Amino acid sequence: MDALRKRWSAANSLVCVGLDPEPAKFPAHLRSTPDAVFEFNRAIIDATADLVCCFKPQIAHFAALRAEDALERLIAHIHAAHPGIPVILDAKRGDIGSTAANYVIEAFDRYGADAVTVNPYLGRDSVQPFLDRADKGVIVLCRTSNPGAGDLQDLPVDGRPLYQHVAEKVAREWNSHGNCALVVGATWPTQLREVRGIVGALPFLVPGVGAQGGDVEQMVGHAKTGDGTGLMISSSRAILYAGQGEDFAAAARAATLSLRDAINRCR
Ligand SMILES: O=c1ccn([C@@H]2O[C@H](COP(=O)(O)O)[C@@H](O)[C@H]2O)c(=O)[nH]1
Repeated sequence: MDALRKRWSAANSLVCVGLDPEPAKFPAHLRSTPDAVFEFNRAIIDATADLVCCFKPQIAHFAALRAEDALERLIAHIHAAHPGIPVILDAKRGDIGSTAANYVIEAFDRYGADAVTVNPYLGRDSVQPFLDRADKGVIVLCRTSNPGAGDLQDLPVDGRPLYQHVAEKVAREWNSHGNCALVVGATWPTQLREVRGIVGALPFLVPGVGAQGGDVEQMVGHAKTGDGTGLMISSSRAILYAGQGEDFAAAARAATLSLRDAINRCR
């Protein structure tokens, strides 16, 4: 959280670049190279690092390609070449405590991530091994960006939707080390405002701008904290695949700059 606050201020940016490699969308000159997943993502990272508050690799995009080794090397590269930029491993983990303890080792010791996304559905004991790592961030799914988010997350419990209970529990009970944040989708401005009202200045990871169509102005207006921060606004496809040619990294940089500036005009 300290590193995140420093980046908000040093980079003057709330942008999180998501790393979701899809080789079919890579530029042609890279597609056939042996280490294409690493080379593509490294070029994106190096072209955008000064413009972001954090990076967010999505683990399934690497695992599906048998590219976990590339993910390890990319996170190591971020720490070595761009020190101080937090890396969120988007893995949405959630399981019984003994298995969760291994997910903790995977995220923080194997991959070297600074934070990980977790699913709260199994309850406090499933998240506790993550919470116990006081030096690491735990980002809990609250109101996700996808169209079916409300199927379960909106179910009424004691007269209020379930996601509001998640927000309250995380802010009041699970955050004793000050290392928690919430995932709230940019596609749900009303819910962003409600959750911000419940949790004070707790940071939000906000996916859903760019390819999913979330409105930047509405989202920032509803979700920012009093000092105009509090957000890691994540965009993956709209940045990664902004260009298809040899200049793809420059195109990604231009898309990141444009998102950063659009956000900053609303803060
Ligand atoms: O509620 C959620 C939680 C996570 N995600 C992840 O964020 C990115 C979004 O990619 P875009 O290309 O910017 O749409 C992706 O990795 C998702 O798994 C989310 O979209 N919504």
